[in-house]
Amino acid sequence: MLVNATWEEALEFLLDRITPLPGESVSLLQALGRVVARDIPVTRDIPPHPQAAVDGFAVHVEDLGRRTSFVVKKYLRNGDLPVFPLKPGETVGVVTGGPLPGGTGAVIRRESIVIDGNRMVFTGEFSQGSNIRQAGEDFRAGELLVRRGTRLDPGTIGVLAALGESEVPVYRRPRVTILSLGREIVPCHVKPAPGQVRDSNGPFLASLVLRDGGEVTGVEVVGRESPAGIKKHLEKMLKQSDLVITVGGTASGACDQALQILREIGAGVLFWGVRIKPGGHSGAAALDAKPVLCLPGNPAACAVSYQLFAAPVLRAFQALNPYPPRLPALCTGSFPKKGGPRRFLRGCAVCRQGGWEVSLLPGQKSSMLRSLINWNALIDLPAGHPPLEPGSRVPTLLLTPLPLREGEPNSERYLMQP
Ligand SMILES: Nc1nc2c(c(=O)[nH]1)N[C@H]1C(S)=C(S)[C@@H](COP(=O)(O)OP(=O)(O)OC[C@H]3O[C@@H](n4cnc5c(N)ncnc54)[C@H](O)[C@@H]3O)O[C@H]1N2
Ligand code: MOO
Repeated sequence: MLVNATWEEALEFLLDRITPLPGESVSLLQALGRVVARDIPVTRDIPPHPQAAVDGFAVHVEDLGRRTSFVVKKYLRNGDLPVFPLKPGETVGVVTGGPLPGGTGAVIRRESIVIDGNRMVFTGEFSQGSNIRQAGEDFRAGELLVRRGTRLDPGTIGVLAALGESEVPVYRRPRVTILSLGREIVPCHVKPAPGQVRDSNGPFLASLVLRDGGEVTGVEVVGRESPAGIKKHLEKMLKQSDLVITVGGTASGACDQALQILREIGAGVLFWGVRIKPGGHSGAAALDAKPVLCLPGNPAACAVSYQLFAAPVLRAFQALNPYPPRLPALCTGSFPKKGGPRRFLRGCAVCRQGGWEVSLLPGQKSSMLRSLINWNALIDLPAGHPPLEPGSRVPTLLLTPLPLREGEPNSERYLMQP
């Protein structure tokens, strides 16, 4: 067991035990944001055959630049197939996206011609291939459409639909249970008696789990149960989950029982205590190869610890790059405290013309909820840091998923955004 490790040491130790979850097949309508479980090739050309790019008239390749008057053989409508190939001197009325008769060299747009009885007259110029969409000009059969480990975006879902893939193989969502251990905690719908506190961490963490691609198996408050009852509950929830997160009871007070419970259920403790603030009272264990993460009860400490440990585990379960993107940002706020352990401040990062800027959110005490609103970045200050002045460049972790292909290098892409 690692004691008082660095964040990196503790996280590595934890991630070494996480492997991607099994794959499953989901319908395209359920696929947004899911992570593809195998490479998917393009299975056919898009478009599958040459098509008209405009409503107009198909003319024979040998007539290009040679003829101005054509016999109209047929008017095709949407969904019609051309039955006969074109002959020189003939034309067929075609529609945008419709297939072209064999022998077509160009399509002349409807607005550029005159109809005279059964003849189409055109006096302008046209060249080979004009107003024709070539087969495979959008996608070619055999090329790689989407690589394993990519989060599905709407565009890729559209292409899969065009290819007739109504289902897509994705990694199963990680199932996560959140258990609050504090004796004073009551579920948020319960009116707290004096001395009791509503469970805000449970719903907050559940929302983060959903945003990170997980499925919430339970949000429960178990602190009033006996130690044997909590133990039983934890064992049951571990069976139904891929990850159990406990909240509270991580420090050294009379009721701080997280570590004791882990030992009682026979879990192997991986680390306990990390040299960071807030979130220093974080721990992790494994039971039957399933991880249990113990987060401190103070809301901001709990939130930071989630981002530093739980979010990477959820990404690793889905075969994504577990590490949050890290980039230098210009800090617009100040923080007077200095020294002490490595500190993670809650911030809001935006990309401006000159690069990334991060503002400090109000309410930086670990007991406060305020800094969790509009929170999308962690400023990473090294141990023993001086007071933070406005205009300093600070290493910053980005927390919200951005539309990039996972597994690509972390920072450069972000810096290049407009
Ligand atoms: N003697 C010491 N006391 C404390 C230390 C220490 O090192 N020595 N560390 C402080 C720090 S830092 C933190 S963080 C907390 C860690 O606390 P625990 O994980 O043991 O959590 P609790 O004591 O159960 O609760 C702390 C705080 O958080 C509130 N809480 C807990 N669960 C929830 C919840 N689900 N929703 C909302 N709020 C919750 C709880 O009411 C307390 O106010 O320890 C410090 N003390
Ligand atoms: O170290 Mo506590 O875990 O800062 O807020």
